[in-house]
Amino acid sequence: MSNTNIAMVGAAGRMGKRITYLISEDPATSLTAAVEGTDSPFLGQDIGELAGCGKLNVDIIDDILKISGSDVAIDFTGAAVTLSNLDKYRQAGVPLVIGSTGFDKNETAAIENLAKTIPVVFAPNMSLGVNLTFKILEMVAGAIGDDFDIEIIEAHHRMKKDAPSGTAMKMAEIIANKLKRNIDRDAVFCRRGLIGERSDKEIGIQTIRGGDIVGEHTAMFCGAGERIEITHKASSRDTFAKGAVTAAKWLKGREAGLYSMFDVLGL
Ligand SMILES: NC(=O)c1ccc[n+]([C@@H]2O[C@H](COP(=O)([O-])OP(=O)(O)OC[C@H]3O[C@@H](n4cnc5c(N)ncnc54)[C@H](O)[C@@H]3O)[C@@H](O)[C@H]2O)c1
Ligand SMILES: O=C(O)C1=N[C@H](C(=O)O)CCC1
Repeated sequence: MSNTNIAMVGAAGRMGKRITYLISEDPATSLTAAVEGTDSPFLGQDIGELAGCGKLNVDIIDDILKISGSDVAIDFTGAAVTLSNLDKYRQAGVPLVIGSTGFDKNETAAIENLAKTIPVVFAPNMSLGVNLTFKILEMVAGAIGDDFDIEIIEAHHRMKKDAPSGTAMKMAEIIANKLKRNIDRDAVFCRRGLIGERSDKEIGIQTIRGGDIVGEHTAMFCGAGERIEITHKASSRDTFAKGAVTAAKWLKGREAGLYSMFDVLGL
């Protein structure tokens, strides 16, 4: 298999460092650029030393257009930064893996638009387990129809900026699509006070933030006399990082278009 040269955007972040580490360990990938924001305290440092895998001779830079020599770029910066760089990604013309979360409908449409020009893998969760869970949820929702109340609970570390998680929103979207519901109308994000009885169609989405929780998601289907709970728990960020590197290798040389982890993993 030919080598995949990867540029990491958001390189000094929690995910950026783990992805850098895994790229350095994979004989089929090389890190060719490490990009951070202009205000990063890590500019000029060797990304390998920062990521704990030893010198890679790739200094952290803030010029995102320097990704243009790479086969693929991976962006784990957060929604606002990813969006602010879409024109530059278009200009660089490099296939792009987007792991950032927290996009609204219009922002998602902007990424879909970018994918008309370059190949993009866009996925709120790159772990195999979560993507299998998405498939299971679709099956369960289809089987139970409207007879069960649906609640989604997600828990993440105290540093996470967006809520609910992109994964929880994707779970809700998959269930809503299967049951012909509408997330804008049927999602309920918090409850307090004299709220009255629950409506049949609502999909509750609740958020917990604390400590160093890597990422946990439970979808509850609550019926009369029984309840199904489908849970995924990530115990290491490497599960997401591994998926991102797999996506980058898969994306190299593809046609322009919008791809998901279902495409990458063949699910
Ligand atoms: N898809 C997945 O599987 C998955 C998994 C984990 C996290 N995430 C998402 O990835 C994103 C990042 O998560 P994190 O925990 O690594 O966050 P983080 O805050 O640790 O990392 C973000 C990095 O981006 C850098 N950055 C800021 N501005 C920049 C710019 N203009 N150019 C380049 N880099 C810039 C920051 O300095 C920081 O180092 C979040 O949206 C999170 O929800 C997705
Ligand atoms: O740590 C994070 O931030 C994570 N974000 C993703 C999300 O919002 O779904 C995936 C899990 C980890």
